[in-house]
Amino acid sequence: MTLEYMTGFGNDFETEALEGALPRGRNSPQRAPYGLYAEQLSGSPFTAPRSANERSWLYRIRPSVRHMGEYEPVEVAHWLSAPTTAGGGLPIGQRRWDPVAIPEEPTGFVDGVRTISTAGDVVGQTGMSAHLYLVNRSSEDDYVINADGELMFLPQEGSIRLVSELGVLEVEPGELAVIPRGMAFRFELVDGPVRGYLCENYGGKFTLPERGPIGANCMANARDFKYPVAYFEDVERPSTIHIKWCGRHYVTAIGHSPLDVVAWHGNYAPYKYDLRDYSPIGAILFDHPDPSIFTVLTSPSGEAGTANIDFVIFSDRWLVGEDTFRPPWYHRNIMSEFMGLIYGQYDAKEEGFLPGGMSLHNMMLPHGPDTDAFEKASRAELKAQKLEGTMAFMLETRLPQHLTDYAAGLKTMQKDYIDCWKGLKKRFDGTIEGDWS
Ligand SMILES: O=C(O)Cc1cc(O)ccc1O
Ligand SMILES: [Fe+2]
Repeated sequence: MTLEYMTGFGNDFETEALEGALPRGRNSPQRAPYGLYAEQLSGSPFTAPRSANERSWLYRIRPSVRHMGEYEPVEVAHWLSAPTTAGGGLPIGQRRWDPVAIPEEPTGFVDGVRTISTAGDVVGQTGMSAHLYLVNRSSEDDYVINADGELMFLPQEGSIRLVSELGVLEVEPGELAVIPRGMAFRFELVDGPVRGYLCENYGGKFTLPERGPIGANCMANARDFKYPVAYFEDVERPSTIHIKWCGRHYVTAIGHSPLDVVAWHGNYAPYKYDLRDYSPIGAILFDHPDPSIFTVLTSPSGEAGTANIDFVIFSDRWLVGEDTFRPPWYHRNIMSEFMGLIYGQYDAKEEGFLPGGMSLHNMMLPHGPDTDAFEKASRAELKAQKLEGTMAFMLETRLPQHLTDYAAGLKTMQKDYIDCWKGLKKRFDGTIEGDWS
């Protein structure tokens, strides 16, 4: 499918799938064109400051009160919400997993979501959860609305198509897509089974980070974010809408597709971004900066500089530091770090952290390069070196992340993960050079 997109992060867009469907000069004419219903979707309180105010006006075949019947509660085995503190009874610890296989049995989107960790409280609208999605069939007449937060999709294997109320996004490994809180969508496979990471953000909406002294350019540039044009279906078939609301799942049955928005305008909309468009900033003489220099999007918590979530990537870049240990330093962090690898190798862990795998370095638990990475980087000739063909990411939250029973019980959890640091031996021998034998 060749899709058309509009560009610019957070812009105020207007788009119509039929000429003249968008009312001019007003939001609510007495009768909207084509007999459409006008409806506002508010992603922020009406009174939010202008910089944070988000809403869109939708012109649709039926108002969304016609896209629902009674809501029936349903059980969903693996899509959980914060707080999940049982964690399979596992004690605290640094954790890493190999990739989880995509199931053989037919698995659609909702059943394919596997919650790995949760942070904060879904009802209090703080924190996040980190999920995998493992899906082998497209949804046909089944739609999803997540009232609990926006959803950031990070395909790792296979491309997906998100057909939403406001239009269609196709997303491949190396790209991200965000579906706003409360927006209906259908999840489709483009070509075969898919695996990906999914961040559910209960808190402040993802936005571009401040750049401070970096100035107006580099990092994620607003013009590279892509928004869909209006797309609608006039389809009358038995359909279901699955809604997740305050951590509970419900289903409602309707007789038509809810994707019936013929025209829309506003700034509350889904978007996608190619992570390879990110222009990394780094140290060009010495030292390893904090990874916040690689922040693509941030979910603010209300406290300055203290993110509900920072979404950070480690993508292709040059390392040029002189007299510098170039990989990440050993550290402990008040923020909790969930990491995934979309492709390639991560420089702090060249072995053992696989594409499709994940790791969790929780609040104040020490971590850093494994023994091999430390040995190599401590002895490497420091010529300019390009890290190529790599895309790791981190979801860093101010709140501790709790594992689910599912994550704790995964066969792919590496029981010996902490042994990756076992070989880091004592080099202190009282001499200023230390023992590098
Ligand atoms: O722990 C990690 O691998 C992520 C990370 C990378 C880095 O360059 C600096 C700090 C940090 O937490
Ligand atoms: Fe870290």
